[in-house]
Amino acid sequence: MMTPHINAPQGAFAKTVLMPGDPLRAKYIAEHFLDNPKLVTDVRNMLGYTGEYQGKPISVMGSGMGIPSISIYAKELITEYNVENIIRIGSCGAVSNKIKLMDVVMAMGASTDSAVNRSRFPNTDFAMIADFNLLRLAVEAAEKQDVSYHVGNLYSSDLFYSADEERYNLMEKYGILGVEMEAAGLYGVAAEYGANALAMMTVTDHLRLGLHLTAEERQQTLNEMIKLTLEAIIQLN
Ligand SMILES: O=P(O)(O)O[C@H]1O[C@H](CO)[C@@H](O)[C@H]1O
Ligand SMILES: O=c1cc[nH]c(=O)[nH]1
Repeated sequence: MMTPHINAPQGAFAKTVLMPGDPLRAKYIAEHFLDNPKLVTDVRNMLGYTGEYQGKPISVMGSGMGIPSISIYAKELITEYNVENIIRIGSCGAVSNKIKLMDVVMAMGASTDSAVNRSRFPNTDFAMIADFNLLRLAVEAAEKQDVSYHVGNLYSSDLFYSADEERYNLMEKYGILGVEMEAAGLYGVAAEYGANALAMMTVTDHLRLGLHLTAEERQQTLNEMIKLTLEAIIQLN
């Protein structure tokens, strides 16, 4: 059955889906890392593909930017296409000098200024957490591939352009590893519908130091993170 936002037939998605924000990154991953990739959905150009990695079916689909966008796709993938595992692979900005450009940040938890999770679970700051097994496999793959990684709390911001520079001080004080725009929404959807989720980011910007990766460095770190993620998920049953 198709949904308002996904025009793939039943069974078109593997049980594990990688979700970059940018649909063209989904295309890049499918074409460069998967065997026999097939385009399975293209509503609003939010491209989704299914292929194989080492003989195992894997899908990859764009999420768009922000919690409302990823929430729509993640919900439909889980409830209409029986997807069990969603791994967001994205980029984030760092607020602490302990985190360097090109490091990988794995979100054990995700804080947010969005109200979506309080609408879900009223009067409660429900803890938005990663699936432990996905996180453990990602850590093991990072160790094996000698990738510089951090595990901890991410901050999913509704605003990319925030005028509140002070908030970076508070984030640093509380140990936030990176700022992006989707993880807390993905974790909320996974909790609501009973799926497993993990958000993993490369640090592309340093928000306090005003540093940014070049296009080549972005590509390099993205490739490293994709390899790490694929190595992690082939360990899944
Ligand atoms: O790298 P991606 O996945 O696009 O994610 C980050 O980049 C976008 C902002 O430029 C936001 O969606 C943020 O979360
Ligand atoms: O949301 C994001 C993503 C990458 N870099 C940032 O500074 N913010």
